[in-house]
Amino acid sequence: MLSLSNSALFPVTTSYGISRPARFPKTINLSSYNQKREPRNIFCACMAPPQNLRSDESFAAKFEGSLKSEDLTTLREPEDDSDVLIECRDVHKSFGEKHILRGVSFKIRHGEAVGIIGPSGTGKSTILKIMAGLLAPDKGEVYIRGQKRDGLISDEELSGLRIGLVFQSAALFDSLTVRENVGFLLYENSSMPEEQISKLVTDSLAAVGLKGVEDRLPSELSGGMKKRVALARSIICDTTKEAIEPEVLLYDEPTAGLDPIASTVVEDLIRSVHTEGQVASEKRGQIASYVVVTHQHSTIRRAVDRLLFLYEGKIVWQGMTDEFTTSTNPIVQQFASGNLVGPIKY
Ligand SMILES: Nc1ncnc2c1ncn2[C@@H]1O[C@H](COP(=O)(O)OP(=O)(O)OP(=O)(O)O)[C@@H](O)[C@H]1O
Repeated sequence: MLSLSNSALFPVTTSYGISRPARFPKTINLSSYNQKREPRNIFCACMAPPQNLRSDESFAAKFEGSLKSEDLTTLREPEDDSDVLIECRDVHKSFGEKHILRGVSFKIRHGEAVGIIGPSGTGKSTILKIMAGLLAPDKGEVYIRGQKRDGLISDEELSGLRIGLVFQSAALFDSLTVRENVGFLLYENSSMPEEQISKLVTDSLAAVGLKGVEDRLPSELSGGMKKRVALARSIICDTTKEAIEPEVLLYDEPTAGLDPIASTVVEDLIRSVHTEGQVASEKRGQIASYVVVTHQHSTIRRAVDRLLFLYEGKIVWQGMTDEFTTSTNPIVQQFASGNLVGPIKY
């Protein structure tokens, strides 16, 4: 019986149209997984390549002039939106009586490394799932490279932007080996020979610093290794496809529960699979942009450039990472210092 470690969902760069596990006939029964999944394909899209990216233009520089003010009402985004990959516009989401998101708006641009921070239960994972198309907003819109997405990601959506969600729990299939977990998408959805997939798996594992673990089961790995396997699974791609779309990876607390050194390893890995600016638009199958939900200061410092602060259902502050600790916004100051006294009540 197939089961997922601590999570109902598989990373969203999977096609969910799986009725039979073609290459795992002996070991897998997907029925428990299929009951939990939502009926959709998570590839999403549109074809136009981003325009006017300049390789000499760092995103920090791009935003610095426009994000000086901490007053969001006067905040100026860059005027040119041709490099916006994902936009959330006035997104609302409630669960029963709980109004979690109350008008969240932001843009993720090509080449960016963005962090979403904020107190527990404020809706950070929820907004990631909405960006990934796993949850639909109650109100408001999500635009994928300028095209409005209606509801959840659907099989009908054209290809053009891959969105991957790396779950906090790693979400590995317990009964599959590391090789089968990392290569799952390719075993299921590609016509590549097994040896070729196996080679790609080994390459992806090497990219995240793992060697010789292909035949192990998830239960034989440490928590940090599981997170790295999940990262390897998120970056593997079908190299036989004609065109490989740029990809945005969404990481939900990738360093939660890791010791400081293991956190550094994962933070550097997140950086290393990311290609910035012009390079990102030219390299096949590389991560163009990523978004990290995190509570860890080290991850904020090491892995992201721009921060969005989510509180009481809205983005209440945004700025470059180095502005986080010097901000005069009382909410940010309290959060950055961990002070019990301040506007954030527990
Ligand atoms: N599917 C759901 N059904 C009901 N309530 C939900 C669901 N998903 C999330 N919630 C609730 O919405 C709120 C926000 O959850 P979410 O996981 O997005 O917060 P978060 O900011 O990521 O929290 P944390 O930092 O603790 O991980 C929580 O109160 C949670 O219980």
